[in-house]
Order: sequence, then C-alpha cells, then structure tokens
Amino acid sequence: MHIVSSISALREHLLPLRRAGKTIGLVPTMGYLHQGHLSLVARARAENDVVATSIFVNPLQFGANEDLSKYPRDLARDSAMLENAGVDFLFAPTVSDMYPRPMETVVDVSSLGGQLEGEVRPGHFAGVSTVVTKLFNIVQPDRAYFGEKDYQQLQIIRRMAEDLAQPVTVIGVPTVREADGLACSSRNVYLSSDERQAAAIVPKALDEANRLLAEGITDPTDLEERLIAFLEGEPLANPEVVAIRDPDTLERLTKIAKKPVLLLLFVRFGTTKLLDNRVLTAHLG
Ligand SMILES: Nc1ncnc2c1ncn2[C@@H]1O[C@H](COP(=O)(O)OP(=O)(O)OP(=O)(O)O)[C@@H](O)[C@H]1O
Ligand SMILES: CC(C)(CO)[C@@H](O)C(=O)[O-]
Ligand code: BAL
Repeated sequence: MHIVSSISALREHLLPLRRAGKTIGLVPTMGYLHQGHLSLVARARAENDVVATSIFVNPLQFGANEDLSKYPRDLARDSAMLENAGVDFLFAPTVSDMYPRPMETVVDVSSLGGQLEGEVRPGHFAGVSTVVTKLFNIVQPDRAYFGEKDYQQLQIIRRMAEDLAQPVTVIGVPTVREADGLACSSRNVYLSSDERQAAAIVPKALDEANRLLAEGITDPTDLEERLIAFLEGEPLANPEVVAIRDPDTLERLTKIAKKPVLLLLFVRFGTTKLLDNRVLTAHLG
C-alpha cells in the first residue's frame, strides 16, 4: 500500500493506472477506522481494480464549537488496517495539502443540506459536499462508497453527483453494528461506559417505530412524538432529530401511506451525537 499525502503525488500514481483501463474505487473517511469503514473498503475491493482510501478530518465540515481538535486520530493503526484489507493507496493529506489557501469555492446542496442534521450543524453539509467534490477531482474514481449510517450525507452526495454530472457512481453500503445493535461510529469512543450502555436505546427506537407502524399508526407527527418519548425513557438520551421523511427526497410526509418511510435519528449522549436510521416497511403488511 502506498501512503501519499500530496495531491500531485497521488495523481502521478493513479494516472498510468487509469490510462491502462484500471477501475478505481474511492472510500472517503475521517479515519479512526472501525468495521463500518472496513465494509466499505471490502465492497470497493470486490468491485474495482484499484482501491484508494482517504483519511482527512475536514475542518470545513466542523462548526466553531465542535470537536475538530479532539476528533480521534491514529494513522499508524488505520494504515495497518487498510494494508490488511488490501487497499492500494492511502491518501492522508494535511490541512495545508488539501487547502493551501482558504477555499473561495463552496459546493452546497442547499435544501437537502439545510435541514435535519444540517439544522443542528449549520454549514456542515456544505463542508462535506465541498471536500467530497475535491476528493472526486483528485482521485477521479469510477465508484465511491459511503455508509447508509450517514443517510442524509449519502442522499446529498448522490444529488450533488447528479446535479454536477460528476463522472462517478455513488454506492451506499449498509450500516455495520455492534453486538447490541449500536451503529459502529468513530465517535463511539467518546461515550462513557454508562452512556455506551444507554446508547443501545437508539437502534431499539428503530424497532419500536416498526412496532408502532404495524399497530396502524399513520400520522408522522404522532409517530415522531412517540419515538421521542421512547428515547427519553432513557435518561442519558437527548433526541435532537427524530424525523419521519420520504426516503428519496427527505421531504416531510403528511400521512404514512402504502410506501416505505424513512426514520432518521440524531441523538445526543452528553456531548456525543449518534446517528441512525432505517427505511421502515412494517406498515406494508
Ligand atoms: N457503522 C457503519 N457502517 C457502514 N458505514 C459506516 C459506518 N460508520 C461510518 N460509515 C461510513 O464510513 C464513511 C466515513 O465515515 P466517518 O469517517 O465519518 O466515520 P464515522 O464512524 O461515521 O464517524 P463519526 O463518528 O465521526 O460520525 C462514511 O461514508 C460513513 O457513512
Ligand atoms: C464523507 C466524509 C469523509 C467527508 O469528509 C465524511 O463526512 C465522513 O467521513 O462521513
Ligand atoms: N460521518 C460524519 C462526519 C461528521 O460528523 O463530520
């Protein structure tokens, strides 16, 4: 595995491979890797001749009061994991490699990115869309892999690639979970042991939603309110986003009809925010 930090060096490596007709799969990450990341890498490995993974904690997507400086980092451990998973290139730029001067250009998928997690984290998704566009331009992958755990992010990237005719196929990969159902996430390491135990309420809320749908609930607001109450049954959980939406457009629904619906959760434990979601189908009989 080559470990490369400069944009020009990575391009020099990839150009002859692309010219020789090799397909390239990209897995963008912020590092501190876990089994969720490795499932993206395994999928990329199975579908491409060349696999590149990026590790970059992107300052553009962190708000002023967020955890940019304390975000967990361990490049030595990450590179051993990626080498083991058969990755060809690890692109690990510094902030000045990626942004030699302040960015003037912003890619913003504005209405998809301004709602839900975007309302709690203003500017976050513009930071994500901008860095992902830059990574697409640097690597020019045939395929790029993103986790369904970050469902809103995945829909934004799909829409961005379509709107801007970016020549890449965006692939969503199912969420990998811990034994108690909690979605693997780099930020899980922030949880105290009490919070970690309590966090199992998040995936349980996905099951609870299906149970309520099977009982015949059809009003999205009623369902959201019952799920907030369910989550608040756990004293350490602070639900910030509990939303029933259209799975494709993320639009609000007035009624739950005979179509799958998306449940998006963004729940805080102390200062740690956890994401989860499921496309619910229990009401379809
Ligand atoms: N449990 C998971 N299963 C599958 N993919 C995942 C999982 N967790 C993260 N990913 C995906 O890995 C990619 C990189 O994510 P990132 O490095 O931000 O990790 P993360 O665990 O989501 O971190 P954080 O805790 O900061 O949200 C994203 O496409 C993300 O959706
Ligand atoms: C897609 C991404 C790597 C962009 O920084 C990040 O948002 C993430 O890890 O999900
Ligand atoms: N995977 C989410 C990236 C972030 O929270 O910044």
